[in-house]
Amino acid sequence: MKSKQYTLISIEGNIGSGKSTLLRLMQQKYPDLRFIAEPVNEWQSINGDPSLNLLGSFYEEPSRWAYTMQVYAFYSRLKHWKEVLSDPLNPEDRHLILSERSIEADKEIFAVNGHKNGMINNLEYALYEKFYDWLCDEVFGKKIQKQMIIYLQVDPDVCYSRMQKRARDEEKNTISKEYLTQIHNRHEEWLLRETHQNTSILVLNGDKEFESDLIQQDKMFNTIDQFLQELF
Ligand SMILES: Nc1ncnc2c1ncn2[C@@H]1O[C@H](COP(=O)(O)OP(=O)(O)OP(=O)(O)O)[C@@H](O)[C@H]1O
Repeated sequence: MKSKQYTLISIEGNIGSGKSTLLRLMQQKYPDLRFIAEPVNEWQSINGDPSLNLLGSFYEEPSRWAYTMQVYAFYSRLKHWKEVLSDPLNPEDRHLILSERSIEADKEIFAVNGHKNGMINNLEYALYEKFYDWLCDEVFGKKIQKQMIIYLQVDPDVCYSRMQKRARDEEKNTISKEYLTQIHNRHEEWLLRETHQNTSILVLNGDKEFESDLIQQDKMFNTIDQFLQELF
């Protein structure tokens, strides 16, 4: 029997670019997609214990915790993907999955940036790549037909002020503009300069506030509709 194949759509972008807001709006607009949210709360309290806050530890002492953060982020994302890809109750027509960030982004953005900046050393990075490649193949194998990426491109200064406004405890005094610029540059390199197979990329400018500005939202959704039209 031919195994089921999926199209993965992910929303990528800097910290504070507005991915969660866009995901929520897309959930309302395209109810037939399956959704995978980002498991941030799992990183803030391991086993539900807020004293075991990996995200907070990572931002307080990046070099000590960057590798551990990658291992756990990868594990927690992969666990959700595995549940969705092997869900027997998922009817055949729900083969379109929309997620906030992809597993690939974990590696291409955070692991590569951490390695480049010396927060993850060569030994740690080599180990990470080993289990990353093997486990991705185990879980995704030939199940992915196509990938579509919506890149919410936002100026790092705008991300910084949105992040300050939202004031997530772990981030507010620890994430610098410099870190946001590094993360921005990694997105630009990965999504605009590197080559991608079997992947379509839509670049969506998200500098203007779009949650409460309905005209801006309409403009964005016209572009997204066109990008996704081959799927419906
Ligand atoms: N693989 C990872 N390694 C290190 N930190 C990560 C990783 N993935 C996500 N994070 C951190 O987790 C937090 C939430 O991530 P993310 O940017 O994806 O969501 P967000 O800030 O809520 O986005 P938005 O504001 O666009 O909705 C951020 O502090 C981000 O840096």
